[in-house]
Amino acid sequence: MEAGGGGGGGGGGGEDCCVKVAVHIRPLIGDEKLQGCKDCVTVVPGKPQVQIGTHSFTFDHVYGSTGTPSSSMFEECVAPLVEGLFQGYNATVLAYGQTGSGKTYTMGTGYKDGSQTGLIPQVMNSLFSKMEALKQQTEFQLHVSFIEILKEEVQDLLDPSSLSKSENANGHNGKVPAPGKPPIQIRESSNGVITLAGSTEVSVSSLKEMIACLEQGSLSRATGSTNMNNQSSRSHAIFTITLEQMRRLNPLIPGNSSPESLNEEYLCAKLHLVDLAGSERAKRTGSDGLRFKEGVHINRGLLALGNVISALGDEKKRKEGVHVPYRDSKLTRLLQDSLGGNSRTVMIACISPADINAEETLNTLKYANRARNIQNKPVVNRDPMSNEMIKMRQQLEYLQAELCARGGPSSNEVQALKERIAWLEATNEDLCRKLHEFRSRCSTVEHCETDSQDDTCSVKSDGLKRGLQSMESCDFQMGETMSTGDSRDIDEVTKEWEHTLLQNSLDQELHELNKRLEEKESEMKLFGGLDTVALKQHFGKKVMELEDEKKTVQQERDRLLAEVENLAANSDGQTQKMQDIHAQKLKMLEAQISDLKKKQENQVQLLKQKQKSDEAAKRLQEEIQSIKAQKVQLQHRMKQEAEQFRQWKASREKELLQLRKEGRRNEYERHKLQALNQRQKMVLQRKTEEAAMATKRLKELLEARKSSARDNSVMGNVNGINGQTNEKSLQRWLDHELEVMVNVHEVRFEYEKQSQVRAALAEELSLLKQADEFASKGLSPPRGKNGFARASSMSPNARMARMSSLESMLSISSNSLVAMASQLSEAEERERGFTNRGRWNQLRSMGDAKNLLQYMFSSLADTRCQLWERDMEINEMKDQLKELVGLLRQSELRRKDVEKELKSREQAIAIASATSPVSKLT
Ligand SMILES: Nc1ncnc2c1ncn2[C@@H]1O[C@H](COP(=O)(O)OP(=O)(O)OP(=O)(O)O)[C@@H](O)[C@H]1O
Repeated sequence: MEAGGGGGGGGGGGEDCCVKVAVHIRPLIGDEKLQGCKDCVTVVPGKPQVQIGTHSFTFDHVYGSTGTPSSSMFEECVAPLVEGLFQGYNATVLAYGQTGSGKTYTMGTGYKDGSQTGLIPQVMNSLFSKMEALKQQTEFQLHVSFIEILKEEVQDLLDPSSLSKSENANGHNGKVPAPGKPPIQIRESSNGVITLAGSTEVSVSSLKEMIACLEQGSLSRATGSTNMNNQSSRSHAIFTITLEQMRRLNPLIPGNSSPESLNEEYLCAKLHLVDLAGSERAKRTGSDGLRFKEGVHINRGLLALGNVISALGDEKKRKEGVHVPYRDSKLTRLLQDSLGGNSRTVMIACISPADINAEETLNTLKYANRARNIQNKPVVNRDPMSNEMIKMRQQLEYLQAELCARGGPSSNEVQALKERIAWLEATNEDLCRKLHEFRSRCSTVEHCETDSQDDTCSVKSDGLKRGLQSMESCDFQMGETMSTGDSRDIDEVTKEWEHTLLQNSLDQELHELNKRLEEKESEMKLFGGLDTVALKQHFGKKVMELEDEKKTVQQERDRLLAEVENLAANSDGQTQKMQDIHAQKLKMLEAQISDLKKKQENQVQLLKQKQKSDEAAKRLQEEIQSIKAQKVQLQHRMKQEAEQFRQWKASREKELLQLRKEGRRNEYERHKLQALNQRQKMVLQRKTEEAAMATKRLKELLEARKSSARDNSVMGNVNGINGQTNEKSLQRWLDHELEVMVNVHEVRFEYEKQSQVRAALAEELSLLKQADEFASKGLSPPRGKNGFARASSMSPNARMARMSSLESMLSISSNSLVAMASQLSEAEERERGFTNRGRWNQLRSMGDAKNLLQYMFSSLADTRCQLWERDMEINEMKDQLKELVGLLRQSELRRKDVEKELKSREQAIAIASATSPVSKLT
């Protein structure tokens, strides 16, 4: 953990106070997103701590990227400085960081069109509202100056006589000093105060006027476009607000008749608002010519600032009273008071969270961390007269206190004080109780929060797991085409199943109908077996016959009755006999008649039944007819259904054919993509492994160098005792140094390669995302965009899979970049250490130097010889290659000749066989 030790607070008159350091992390910006950069900086929740790779830093504040919101920066960091200004303390706010990291944005030095973002506009607002509140007892005067340091020249941004051009002769927007105007000079007064001679100080009396100065100066500032920032500041800009105040003091002694000036206090304090130019690497900013030269100056100024910070931030050096190189640059000279001097200083380290900037971000954080150890001694800036006044007033207060003490308080006063103490104690008790309650409530809330955080953690770890599985999941997504196919199959099977079910139920219905029909028909047959008409006739005849018979019998009976009556009238014995015979006959006839009646009734009954059965038969017939009609309908329906199914099946097969075709295409696409992913993954893996190896080697070398540096310092003491050993260890040291150099070069080379690979991956990802967006909105892709057609022609699943694979490759690449950046930053820091200490401190004598020079000479000669040999080998190989190419060409020509000859022979044979007599015969 690289936590700084500083962090002291406010600071009073002459007290030490550490430089406060805040980190401002800006979000990823357009270009970085386009390059597929990942966020490599994390803020520890609830702590002013940032982590990048394996490094961790603690500061006074961290803003942005889910740390404290940037909007709190003014209140927390700068408002106390503005407050201090009214108490007479100088202050400095310094924005530091790599080019494009957001310094101008943070400070608001690019003020345009009344925008309120940035610290300077907020400082102005707060300053004027405070002045308004104090205007009764204080008289204020405000001055502003705005200068820039461009290529080690101080330029006045508020000078009305200098020429402002949109694009001046220097190739950037900025000011050109009026010809003949003496340059601005930095001066140091006898009491060590740094002033600028010749710069414009504008007296301002309103917010509007001050804003106008900021705007005017911002427009005049030198800016230019680089690969890393469209509007890069090419200079260090310092906007200074000087606040002079004359406070009217209340006369302390009644009847004071001292002159007016003795009742006034004069304070003067300055607030420097510094927007530094950003550190840059020429290769990355793409600067050449003028921009490159500017970059060199910028870096030189920043290097000097870094050295000052190192000298002041290193406790050991500070205690040793090491020289602080303020005079190495104009920037450090101007900031002398702000760093280690009479000022309250806040440094805002601006960083980009993009992995591509990891090396620069690490360097910035290391600087900022060191700056936390710088101790300033802010004092109230009064004029000597005011100082004297304060002393006198202090004395007066002391005397009054003493007088009071000697006289002692009155008993009334004691009573009043006792009452007050009692009241205060009661209030205190009350407050303690409330505090206790509040604490217990807080702990409950905290408990709940921890629980919810645990949940979040588990969600996060789920997210992590998902991330880890993403590589496999893309293969799974590839397989999604299959699962879509499966769902189609399920549809088809369902449809077929439904169709079969319907057919079965219809069949069943038909079967039922047939069965019923059969039953009815067989029933019908029963009816049909009897000749109903004949039966009817037979029964009719029978009834008639019975009727006739009945009639005959009745006639016989009537005749007999008539005979009996006659006989009765002629009643004799004979007749009696005859009568009895007739009565008997009559009885018989009566019995015969009743029998016949019965028979007739039976016949009628039978006839009725017959009618009933006729009706039943009719009904049956009707039923049969209806069943038959139903059967026809059913058959028709079955036919229709079968036809529909057949049609559906045909279209389905057609569709299937199409799908199979598409499936084959998708399968082909899938294979192609899988192969591409695999190939790219392998390339990336190889590159990452190479990079990791180079990084590991560099780390080992740097660590070894640390220990060898210690050995060397020990060795320095034994120098001369054993000259031979010293010579050898110096040679080893030199070899080691060279190896480190080569290794740094190798890591940087790998870094560049990795960045290029990453940029290509990111470009493809961005194209795919755009194509996906177009597809999801149902829009046709724009024409003529490179690679867009291919991205759009991919199936959504393939696109998703490819995107996921690219994302995972990007994150592998990002990790590798951050790891390399970390070692490169270490190497650079050490290199910077050499610039301070000197690389050749190891050499203690002329003899050592000569020996080492000799060794270097022979190493160089060896290397050159080896190079020469390699060149020769390469040349030989080139010659051999040329020969081989020549041979290849010859053999190619020969092959073509042979092919030609073969063709002409074949033609000749064909002609010959066509014209031969045998062929004619056949
Ligand atoms: N906190 C932020 N939020 C959103 N955008 C930001 C933020 N900080 C910076 N930017 C954007 O980043 C880009 C670079 O910012 P800026 O010009 O302030 O960088 P700089 O550090 O001053 O660069 P240079 O050193 O090259 O002048 C600008 O487009 C700016 O709008």
